[in-house]
Amino acid sequence: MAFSAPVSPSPYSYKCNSGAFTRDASSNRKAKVSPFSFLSFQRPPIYNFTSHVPSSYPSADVSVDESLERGQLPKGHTWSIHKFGGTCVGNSQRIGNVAEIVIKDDSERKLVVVSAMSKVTDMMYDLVDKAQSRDDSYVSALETVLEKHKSTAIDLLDGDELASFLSRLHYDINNLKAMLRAIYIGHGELWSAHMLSSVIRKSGVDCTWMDTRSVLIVNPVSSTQVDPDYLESEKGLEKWFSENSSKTIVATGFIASTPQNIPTTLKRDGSDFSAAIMAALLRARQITIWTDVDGVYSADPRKVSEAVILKTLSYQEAWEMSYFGANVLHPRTMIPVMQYDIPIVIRNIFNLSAPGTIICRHSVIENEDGQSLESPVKGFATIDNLALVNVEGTGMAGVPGTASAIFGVVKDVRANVIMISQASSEHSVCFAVPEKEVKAVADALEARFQQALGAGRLSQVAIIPNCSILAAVGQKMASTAGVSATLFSALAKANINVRAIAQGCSEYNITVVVKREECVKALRAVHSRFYLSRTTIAMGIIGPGLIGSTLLDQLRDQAAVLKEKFNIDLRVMGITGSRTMLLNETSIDLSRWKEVQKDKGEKADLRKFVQHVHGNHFIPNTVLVDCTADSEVASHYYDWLRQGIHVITPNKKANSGPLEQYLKLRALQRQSYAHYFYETTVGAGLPVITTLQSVLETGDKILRVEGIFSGTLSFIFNNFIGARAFSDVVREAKEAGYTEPDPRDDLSGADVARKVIILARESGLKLELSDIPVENLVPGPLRASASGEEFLQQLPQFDQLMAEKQQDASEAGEVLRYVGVVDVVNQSGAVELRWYKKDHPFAQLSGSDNIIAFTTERYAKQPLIVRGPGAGAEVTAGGVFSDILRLASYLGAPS
Ligand SMILES: NC(=O)C1=CN([C@@H]2O[C@H](COP(=O)(O)OP(=O)(O)OC[C@H]3O[C@@H](n4cnc5c(N)ncnc54)[C@H](O)[C@@H]3O)[C@@H](O)[C@H]2O)C=CC1
Ligand SMILES: N[C@@H](CC=O)C(=O)O
Ligand code: NA
Repeated sequence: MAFSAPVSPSPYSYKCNSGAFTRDASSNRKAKVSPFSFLSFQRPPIYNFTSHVPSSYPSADVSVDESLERGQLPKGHTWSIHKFGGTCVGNSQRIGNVAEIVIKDDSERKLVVVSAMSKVTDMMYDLVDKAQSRDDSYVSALETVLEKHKSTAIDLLDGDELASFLSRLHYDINNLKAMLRAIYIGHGELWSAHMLSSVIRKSGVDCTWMDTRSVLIVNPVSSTQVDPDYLESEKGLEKWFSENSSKTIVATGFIASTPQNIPTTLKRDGSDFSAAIMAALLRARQITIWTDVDGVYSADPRKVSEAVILKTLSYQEAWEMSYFGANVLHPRTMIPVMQYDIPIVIRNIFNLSAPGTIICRHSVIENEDGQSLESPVKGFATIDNLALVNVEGTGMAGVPGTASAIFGVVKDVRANVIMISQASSEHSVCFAVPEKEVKAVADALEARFQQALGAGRLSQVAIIPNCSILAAVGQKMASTAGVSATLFSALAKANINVRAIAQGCSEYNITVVVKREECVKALRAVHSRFYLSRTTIAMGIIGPGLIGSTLLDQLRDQAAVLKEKFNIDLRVMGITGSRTMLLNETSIDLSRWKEVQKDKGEKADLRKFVQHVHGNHFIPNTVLVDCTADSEVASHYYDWLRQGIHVITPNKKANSGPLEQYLKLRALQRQSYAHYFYETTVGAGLPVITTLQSVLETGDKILRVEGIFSGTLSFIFNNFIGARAFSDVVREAKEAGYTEPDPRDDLSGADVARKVIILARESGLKLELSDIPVENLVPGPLRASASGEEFLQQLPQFDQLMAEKQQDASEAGEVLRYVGVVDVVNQSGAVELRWYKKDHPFAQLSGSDNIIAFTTERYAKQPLIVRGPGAGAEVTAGGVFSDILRLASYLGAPS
């Protein structure tokens, strides 16, 4: 399988430190398909930059050849360093990919740090464990290690390269058998470095592998840490370069030697550290850490599904994030490269189209106008399983040494203080420690301050268990006003109680302590506050019938454009019919909601549905879109608006229902900041309601509204001509999607009467539906038919009756039209079948056209006319969609 993974051109420019820092345009070149790779890819983007290099390191200005001539290290910007972890070299295909990446990096000099193939280090540890515990299965386990490398090599190599590698492998394995206790150090790295260099060499590139035990010198400082000896390592490198001239080098990660020449490892994060030390020693221009994620996330994506990949991080931000457990480089790894301002790029070897995260000294992403495109808060991280200790008492104020005494005790019990907070009143000192250490801390504090507690100078040493820390990290927080206000208001909105707060004056982070069980909720709340657009709207669609499902299709097709162009982020969190509903925590995939509903749909429950759509505290706005024709659903609008939920609907039931309820609903709408839009209840997508409202709002007075308000009846009378049977035309209207769910609602005039009432009330009349006289076109005997379908089946019996009415009008040179009238002057309304001359505008319609004439004080001589298709799935759903966008623009979306 081959696919190409283009590196998408970035609309941003990167700035690193004082110099311009832009993506090399050549990185967008198309790559050739490799014979041994399942991927075709481009070489990794190389970031050109001008960085601040301390003047005491002149080597960056010395040309490589010059320095070689002088027998020095070939340092400088010609070097590009790569590091590939165990998963990157996990099998022959992947080693092939890695080789391709190295080959395609057109830097003059390249140094590649590799880890052992994935699982090999664990296998080696396991061998040692087995051997130590006298379990002789280590012999077969060693065979597995041998086989893994052998088969990989056979896949990748041939001829002399293969023979040479296998001979080395067998030699090593034989040695290992004899000295199993010592072997775990680094053989995996030696083998993968050897193999990869051979693979690269196979393509004609001069490549040598480096056993870093002969180069990197480190001093052990603890069982988990070593300090590189840069001077000695530089000498080691110089010696190595005096013996090797290759410009492409594959170096073993993780392993090094002590000054006494004893092989050792770089402990945790070893290979990253190897790459960083090499980058510093060589003053490389960039280091790429290849891994299996797209970069550094703004929050743990397992907890926050909205988490995004950060484009840039400063070294300090990366430090802070990693302190709080984010999957970034270990701070120790960054120290060597920070010294020389070498950018670190974190990239996904399995997704070459992702540009990754760049970590450098001071990074900002700006648009063309120089405005920052990033949130002042870059990321959020949490630490669980903590307890707060609060030492409190009036006797602490102004007594020097109290804090020192407290933390002296904490140190004595070797507890790890994660954060400290002390109010300036000095009445209390509060700090967080790991839950498992808190008992020892509390006991020791009580013992130490027994006297002060007894004398009442200290009132208590209190423990608050089950806490978590939530930290917001970002360099720009310091210079941006209102960041903490925003953070705390997001927490307040999500009803999270903050137990303690700490903010270092560097302001790289703001730390809050919350209850452990609320931590994920808190994390999501703050993340969405900083990362979601203000016009992110959680939507619940009720009634996915003809209009509802057409709306869902339109949303599916348009959502990306809206997000991209207008920053409007519409998320359908739930869809409910009358029997089943589908809910999703983030948003439903609208390209397959029907299948998913079949599989994962649950029993419909409107209360639960609304709670789900509105109940997540992370999306700032909620709208319920009622696409049913159900009065029961409409009866909930009042409650929804009261909860701050916006309501949009084509359902006429609320606005044409009992007057009292209608007035209550509209009064609430005016008082609240929740919006209620219903443009499609009259004339579908035609701007009927908004036209009437703007006429009134601008001070005009409505005198009369008259028109053809039924798409169905318009269609029927436009097409009920010649010898056509009335019942056939009615069925056609139903099939075209013009009718109500039960077509008798159209033929009875009920639908038109509802529209007349809606417009009458909108014009200020206080009328009930029963005040409107209606001419019912449903033949008497069919009014009691059990269903709309049964009615349609029986309708042909009455074709003759309708044909006669039609003929009467036709003989008089006129046509039949079903019209509605709102007479504002006389405070009345009517719905009736009328005859019109063939040249009357009402006789000129076609299809499902509606025509609505507004006579007002300003439009007194000639009415204002709105005309066009007034029913049908696309136009109606489009009208509902347009109400949704109106809502977004009321909420602040750009226009
Ligand atoms: N068809 C058109 O041209 C226009 C329709 N409308 C209005 O749009 C609304 C929908 O019409 P259609 O899509 O044509 O009808 P439809 O019958 O195709 O769809 C209605 C859907 O609502 C569901 N439903 C009914 N009661 C429900 C409940 N309590 N909870 C959840 N779901 C429920 C039904 O199962 C059905 O899927 C109606 O109010 C209609 O008056 C408005 C303007 C034009
Ligand atoms: N059934 C209605 C649909 C629009 O409200 C009509 O025919 O006009
Ligand atoms: Na309309």
